Amino acid sequence: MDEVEVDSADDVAARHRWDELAELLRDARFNYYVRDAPTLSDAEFDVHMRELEALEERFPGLRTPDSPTQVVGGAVSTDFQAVEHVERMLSLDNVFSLEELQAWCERVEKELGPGVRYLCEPKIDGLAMNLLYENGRLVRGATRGDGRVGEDVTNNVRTIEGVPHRLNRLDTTDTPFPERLEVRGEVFFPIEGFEALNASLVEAGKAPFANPRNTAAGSLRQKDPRVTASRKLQMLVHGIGARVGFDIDSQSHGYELLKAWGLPVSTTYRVVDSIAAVQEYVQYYGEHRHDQVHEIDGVVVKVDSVAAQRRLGSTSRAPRWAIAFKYPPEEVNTKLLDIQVNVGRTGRVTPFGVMEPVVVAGSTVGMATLHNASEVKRKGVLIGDTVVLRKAGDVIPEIVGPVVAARDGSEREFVMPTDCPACGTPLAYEKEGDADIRCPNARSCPAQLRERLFHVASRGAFDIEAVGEKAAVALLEAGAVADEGDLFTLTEAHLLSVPLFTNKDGSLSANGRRLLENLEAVKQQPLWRVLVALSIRHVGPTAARALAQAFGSIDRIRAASEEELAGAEGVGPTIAVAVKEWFEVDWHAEVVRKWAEAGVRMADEVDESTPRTLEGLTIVVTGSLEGFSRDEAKEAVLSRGGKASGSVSKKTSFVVVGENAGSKYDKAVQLKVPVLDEAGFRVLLADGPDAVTPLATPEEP
Ligand SMILES: NC(=O)c1ccc[n+]([C@@H]2O[C@H](COP(=O)([O-])OP(=O)(O)OC[C@H]3O[C@@H](n4cnc5c(N)ncnc54)[C@H](O)[C@@H]3O)[C@@H](O)[C@H]2O)c1
Ligand SMILES: [Zn+2]
Repeated sequence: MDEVEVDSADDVAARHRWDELAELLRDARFNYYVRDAPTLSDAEFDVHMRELEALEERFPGLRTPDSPTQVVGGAVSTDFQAVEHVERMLSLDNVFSLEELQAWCERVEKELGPGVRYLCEPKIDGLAMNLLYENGRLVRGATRGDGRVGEDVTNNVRTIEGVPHRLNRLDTTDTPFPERLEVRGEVFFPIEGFEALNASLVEAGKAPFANPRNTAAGSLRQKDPRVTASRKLQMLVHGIGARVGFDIDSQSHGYELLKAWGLPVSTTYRVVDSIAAVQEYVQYYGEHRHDQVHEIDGVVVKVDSVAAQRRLGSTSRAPRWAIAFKYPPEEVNTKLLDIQVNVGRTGRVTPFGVMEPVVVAGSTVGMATLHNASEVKRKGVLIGDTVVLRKAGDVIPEIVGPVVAARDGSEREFVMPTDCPACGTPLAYEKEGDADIRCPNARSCPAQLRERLFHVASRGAFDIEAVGEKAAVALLEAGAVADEGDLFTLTEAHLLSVPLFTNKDGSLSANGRRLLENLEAVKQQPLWRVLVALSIRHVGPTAARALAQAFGSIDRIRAASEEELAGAEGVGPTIAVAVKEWFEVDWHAEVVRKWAEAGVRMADEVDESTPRTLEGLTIVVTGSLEGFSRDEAKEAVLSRGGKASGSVSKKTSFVVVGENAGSKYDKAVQLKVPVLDEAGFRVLLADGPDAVTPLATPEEP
């Protein structure tokens, strides 16, 4: 009998999965590089690529030379002339953790020996570009394509501000004028212009771009250079390909030359000489990812010495002397299952997206606000769309836009309801031209009632610990309170009718007792908290403090004229009108009367004993202090005549930094605003600005 080779079931399954992944990745690359309209998020793409790599690691026979893991991704559209690069353009290998980065550095040092110098720079999330200069003249600009052949976009590149058409001639003898020079860099769309451009595209009935990277690619790869010229693209260069008539001995030396020739070199690269310093750089830019003019998706680490680069060499896809550290993805794709509406505390009806839950920037997200009906239109999202969901750092998640290419025709447009979903009252715009539509049934719309009651108890208002969302609903449902006016007259007898606050035997639960104690205690809260609790439009904590500071009591605020209100420090006309209008509504006045009658303190006692040490100063507190909560620190500043601000500017007198201070500290250093620690803050409060010694602040790295 002939011997036949029989593949094991494992091999067959692996082969099958390989085919699937390879096709998926090739399609994704086509949509990303050629159509500038990705169907996968970068995160999904990277996950699939990693799976393919792992599969080929286990079944090396699958690793063919044309595997997506072995080639530089990209292709050439027939819309452009194909051109061959003089020297190949490569991609970069990736690492996703500091441990993997360390392992990479250790491999490099094992091969090169000690004393390796690393050049670190942000990884710009743009599109790779190759500029060819001959005798100092820009003769060609080409996209990366598959690394050998790219697309000729010379006329478009010429419209990018900052890309020189001619190089500066240097008058040094040791670096002659280059006969031939290939410069590699990244074309990007500055974040600022991105949203404005998308808005205008939607207005013109066109599909918006998913992110600044695709905006840059789409803007550059235009058939008409005038369109490219109208888009404010920028470029930064980060490498040299072919070089004739000069040489360099290190990457950083190359950057100095490029800069001298007039090319746009980034100012943020650093050459460091230890793995620890590389990791520090990576961490720094992880924290400052959003302070750049362009998006960054990681940090690129390169061995600086050109001789060492040559020793390490390259694979078919990427150099061995460089690595890209990738930050966790902030954009993922998910399915928009529905758009529902929410009725807020002031009756505002806001649509929000309900999505298939996904993890982004470290947390699971299943909902995101869409603000109002025109915002839904502006974003161009349909129910059933695959959408790009973005969550950057601590910022609330945002639906960026639809993946138009993923539509199958079953998607439908969102229609804003005409009646309140909570009480059935017809919705209305309060004034012509308002963006927000509202439920006018303010007093008894169950949704508004619930939100208001919850707000009264919230940390920014009375801070009633025992009342959260659940308790607010329970009190209303049991009829223990008709509205927030009844809150402070609640008694044990009332609570016994609320299942949430009773034990099995019908007696008052510990929670119920705590609620009664809380209510008693918070009656002494300062006036500004009472004002916040009243849900007056535009009166948040800042305005409430200003009103309390200027007038001292509810009675005086109610009696003040619109001009008097508007003239008070930190108040202004919008708030003045809102306050006047608020007090004119009968049931509002009733809430105030009931609270006052129940013993809520409606005036601040002026404490003459506090010294006015901070008169005329503006203080920013950032990070957490040991001896002060956020509010206490603010109170301490205000009660001494100072201004407490949330953002650092040249007008800031002092920035007080606590534990985990972030970008405000950096801003202070940058603007040379004096910085104090907690001890310095105490001295400032007690003895004023002349008594303190600011901390010495470092230069930016
Ligand atoms: N969403 C999708 O469907 C899809 C499809 C294909 C690719 N992608 C994305 O693109 C990545 C793969 O693309 P790639 O092969 O271009 O690799 P890459 O983007 O991970 O890295 C290589 C590129 O980084 C650029 N770069 C930016 N700053 C640099 C710097 N300072 N120094 C050197 N190079 C710098 C260079 O142009 C280089 O070509 C994927 O990881 C994914 O994020 C997404
Ligand atoms: Zn309603």
